[in-house]
Amino acid sequence: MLAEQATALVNMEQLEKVYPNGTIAVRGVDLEAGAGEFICFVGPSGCGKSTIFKMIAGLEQPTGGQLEIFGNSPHEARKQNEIAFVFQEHTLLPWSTVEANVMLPLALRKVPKPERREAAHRALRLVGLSDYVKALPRELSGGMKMRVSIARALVSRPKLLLMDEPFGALDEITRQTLQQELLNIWRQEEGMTVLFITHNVFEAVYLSTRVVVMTPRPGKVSAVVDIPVPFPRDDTFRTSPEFGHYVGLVSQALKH
Ligand SMILES: Nc1ncnc2c1ncn2[C@@H]1O[C@H](COP(=O)(O)OP(=O)(O)OP(=O)(O)O)[C@@H](O)[C@H]1O
Repeated sequence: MLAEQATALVNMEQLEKVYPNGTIAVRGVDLEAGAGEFICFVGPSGCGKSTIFKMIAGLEQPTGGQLEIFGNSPHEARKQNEIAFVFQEHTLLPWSTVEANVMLPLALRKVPKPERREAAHRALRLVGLSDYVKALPRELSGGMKMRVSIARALVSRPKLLLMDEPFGALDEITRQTLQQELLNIWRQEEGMTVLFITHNVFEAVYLSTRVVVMTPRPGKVSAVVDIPVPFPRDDTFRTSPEFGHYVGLVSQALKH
């Protein structure tokens, strides 16, 4: 789905975050994200990408401007289980099985056990880990642990999935495999919006319907690059002149 077909899910207007120590992390950010979009955020270290995500997730409060998720506050959206977060570190409980880790968000909400299990098995099927329900995290590779984290985020069927450099610690082959799997999942979970932070311009172009380029501190949106290339995308896109064209556009925007 392309940007212009979507309806607003996240709306930021003149969003600002000044931390108590006086650091202006984000100032004057305007951005609308539609339902079903896949938007990557790129920008230099410290430009406020994670801060924006934390505000969307309700973990940090904006100090200025507006931030709405489906017309609600982030706090309200979080209560409705509309938002899920995946970090670079997998954050799995080491003593719990894959299944228990994935069921955790539902257990915390006291969802009945059979429902929890069914939802967890569905999410694990989506990430290709149906054979590992009883495994412990230490028995899994880095890529598999990340898949479990993604399954745990998907188990609540969120409308908005926030991913903060999820593949940053993985080798290139695993990273490309997971990019492909993530796109497949996103297309299956119709209407789910993904916001994804990366330092990798190639990854941003491959995944996105739009790439948001940010300036150094205080973070602002300096450019938004549409990637109007239809899905499904595969390795032929990665090696196409079109891909090089969009990588060039984003790289140029990063330098300004
Ligand atoms: N809790 C905090 N208190 C004070 N300053 C903070 C806090 N969290 C982040 N910052 C500062 O806010 C700015 C933006 O940080 P943020 O982590 O959002 O950037 P980022 O773009 O995600 O960086 P990176 O790409 O390195 O992860 C940085 O200067 C950082 O030092």
